[in-house]
Amino acid sequence: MPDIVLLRHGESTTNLANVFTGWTDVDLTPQGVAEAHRAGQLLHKHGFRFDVGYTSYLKRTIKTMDIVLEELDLLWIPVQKTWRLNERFYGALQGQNKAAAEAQYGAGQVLLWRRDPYAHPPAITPADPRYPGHDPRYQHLTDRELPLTENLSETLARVLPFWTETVMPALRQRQKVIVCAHGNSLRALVQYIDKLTDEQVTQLDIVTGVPMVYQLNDNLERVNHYLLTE
Ligand SMILES: O=C(O)[C@H](O)COP(=O)(O)O
Repeated sequence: MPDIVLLRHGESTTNLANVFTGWTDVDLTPQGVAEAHRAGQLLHKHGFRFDVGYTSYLKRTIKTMDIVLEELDLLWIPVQKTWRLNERFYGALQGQNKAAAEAQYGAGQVLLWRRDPYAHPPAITPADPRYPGHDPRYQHLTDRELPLTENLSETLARVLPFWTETVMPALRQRQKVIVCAHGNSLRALVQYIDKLTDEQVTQLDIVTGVPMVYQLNDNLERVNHYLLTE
């Protein structure tokens, strides 16, 4: 039975500062580094091994993955990076303090932007320095793929091809897989794997640095899942 571990990166500097992050490439805090070590130590203690890892293009997942694999003495395994696992693109909210946004727009509106699967945060334009088209790492994306804003259902739509075309084939080959991604790219993935309704995904929050273990059947449907906390 294939298992997969999903892991949100450790705490980032903008998580700590309560700032909308999205595709902003921020580092881990010392606490985030400690969370990543703890995740790796727990996986080691419970005998987890991996054949392949997947991260986003953002350093908070790449560094978390490195620390976890170091704890497992598995730094040598292949780790594939993909923009498709990036955090949800938060549009013009990126860089804004979440409490300041609540003061400006109202807490109800900000909650909708953060948790409603269909609410679009205010968009940027391609002239904005935050537009990913200015960043060399996204040069291979088409204009349609480069986001100006994203709701959760659009995040799921761009995560899903990576899941079906890359992760599912690896699982079918009995490879042991670890994915390190973000609060919202993982919410989207969990909605798909767990077949959550829109209402259920609205309630879903994924904490930093705690491995989520998914046990799947041969059809890659979830039979069990749990958080590895001790
Ligand atoms: O991009 C962000 O700000 C965080 O990674 C997730 O934020 P949220 O919990 O506000 O969606």
